[in-house]
Amino acid sequence: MVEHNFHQQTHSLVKLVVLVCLLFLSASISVEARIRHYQWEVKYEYKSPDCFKKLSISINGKTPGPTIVAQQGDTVVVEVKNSLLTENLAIHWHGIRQIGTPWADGTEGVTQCPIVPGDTFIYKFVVDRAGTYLYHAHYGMQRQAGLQGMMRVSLPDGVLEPFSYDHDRSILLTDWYHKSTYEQATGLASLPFSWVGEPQSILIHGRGRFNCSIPTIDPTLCNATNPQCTPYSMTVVPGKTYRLRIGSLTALSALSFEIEGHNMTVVEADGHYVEPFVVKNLFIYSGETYSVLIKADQDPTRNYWASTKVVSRNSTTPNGLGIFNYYPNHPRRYPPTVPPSGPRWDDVAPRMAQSVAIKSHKDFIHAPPLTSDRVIVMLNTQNRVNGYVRWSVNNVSFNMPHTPYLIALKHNLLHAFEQTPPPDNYDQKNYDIFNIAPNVNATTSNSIYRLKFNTTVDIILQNANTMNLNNSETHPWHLHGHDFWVMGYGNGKFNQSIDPKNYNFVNPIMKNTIPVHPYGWTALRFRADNPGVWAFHCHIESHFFMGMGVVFEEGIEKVGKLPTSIMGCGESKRFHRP
Ligand SMILES: O=C1O[C@H]([C@@H](O)CO)C(O)=C1O
Repeated sequence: MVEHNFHQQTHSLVKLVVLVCLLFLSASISVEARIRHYQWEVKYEYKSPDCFKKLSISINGKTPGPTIVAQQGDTVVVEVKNSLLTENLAIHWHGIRQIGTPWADGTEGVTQCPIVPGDTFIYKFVVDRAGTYLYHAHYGMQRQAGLQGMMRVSLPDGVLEPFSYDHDRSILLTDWYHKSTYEQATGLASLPFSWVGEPQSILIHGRGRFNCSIPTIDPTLCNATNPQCTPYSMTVVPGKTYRLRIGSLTALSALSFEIEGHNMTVVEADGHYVEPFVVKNLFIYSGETYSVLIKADQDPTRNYWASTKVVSRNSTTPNGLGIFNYYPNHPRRYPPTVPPSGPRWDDVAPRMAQSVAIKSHKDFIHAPPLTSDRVIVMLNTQNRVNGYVRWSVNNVSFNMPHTPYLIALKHNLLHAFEQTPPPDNYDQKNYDIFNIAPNVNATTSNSIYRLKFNTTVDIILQNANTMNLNNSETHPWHLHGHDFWVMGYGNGKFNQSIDPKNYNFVNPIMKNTIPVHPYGWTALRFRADNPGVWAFHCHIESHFFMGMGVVFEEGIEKVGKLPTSIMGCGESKRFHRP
């Protein structure tokens, strides 16, 4: 009996030692960050994503490009070979804060020189927070030629999401033009001005459907039976719950996305957990990501439409359609119903209501600082500069310098851009945001906002009337290098003595992209605590091209030694030693 007991005791001791060892081993494995290595070749190829043949930029033959899959804390290394023959390149990792690696942000003119044809550039950065992110070209209007994709960062082993689901899927929404980026950019920068117009198609993860039977369309360019334009189809098993990660990288369009007959529960926005709320349709603006939960709980004998519609513009673009396929129905069998028509394009109220509804999940609240050190009010206007149509912030229209700011500032090349700082405000007393300005003229500048390191900054985005009567547009603003707290939204003109009293200090969501609604304002707060130089701009491709952006510098003296690989253009030529 005693002997038996002794044996039992040693046995449990051995078991305990083994268990401790295993625990130790698994802990050391889970904290050991991995390197996720990607090799990409970027080139032009003919593609027919909406059945119409067009030159597109692909990554390893694909557009959208491959989804980057990593785990929180991993280091992502992307070796990008520019095989575009005669075109420069830069790729931005949208939503990744680049803490300690500001030179890897991929913003041409701000954080790096472009990658010239034939060169390979290595992006190396840490993905420090789980969530849904994007990547895309950040050079001229190159993004809309197809160089875009998604990133999915999972939680560390053993950490659970505050919601559950059976399967995880990602889709990217884009809009698609048949004209080349160069024709568009030239039109925007010409006298007379030639606007890009509405896109020809909306693509759901790279698939759309243009009507090839329009008589003016060259039948050799448009082929309705091309397999590249078979509709996007997502197969679901009846009864299961799906986490659908939805990103938008439209060039112009604000979208409403819905799945016929199914509700969606919003659970994540730009990498932050949302206090869950249910929608029938999700409004999504360029540069935003969301996760929604969808339960396949409808009649399983048929398929359903996934439909996406342009809102906020009186668009001629047909709704983008995909198929929500209940297994085992055929994934390409059309649903027996008419696709949902979606919300009215000109109804701002439900869009504002959704923006206001997005709050931080109650268990993941990051409290914002109670006060700010600086308030920058940014009036968004459409203007003229020497007759050219432009967009401006406080009547200053942004021009990209020839020498990237990060290099110019770090190496004290202060003559490389204008030194008079842009204004922190506009003439609030006299400016009528509801009408066309009596004097629409603006000036151009490449000057930047220099923020005191470790201070709290408020940005008030103030919308206004464009140069067209009774017209104010939606602008999705994206901040590089940070997440900001969304303090509040409002209609009309922001009032500094009243509106801050209604800021949300309880559960504001943090985001990196946010809409400013027509004739409205949006208030953000962020900490200037990430040493580097960061763009903040309208994510509409043509609007940023036309000057709708600013640049912030903070803690430049804390930035480590810059890699020479980002240099080689403008004043930085002298530092470039290959
Ligand atoms: O920048 C823009 O120009 C056009 C239009 O205002 C031109 O008249 C438009 O809709 C924009 O967003």
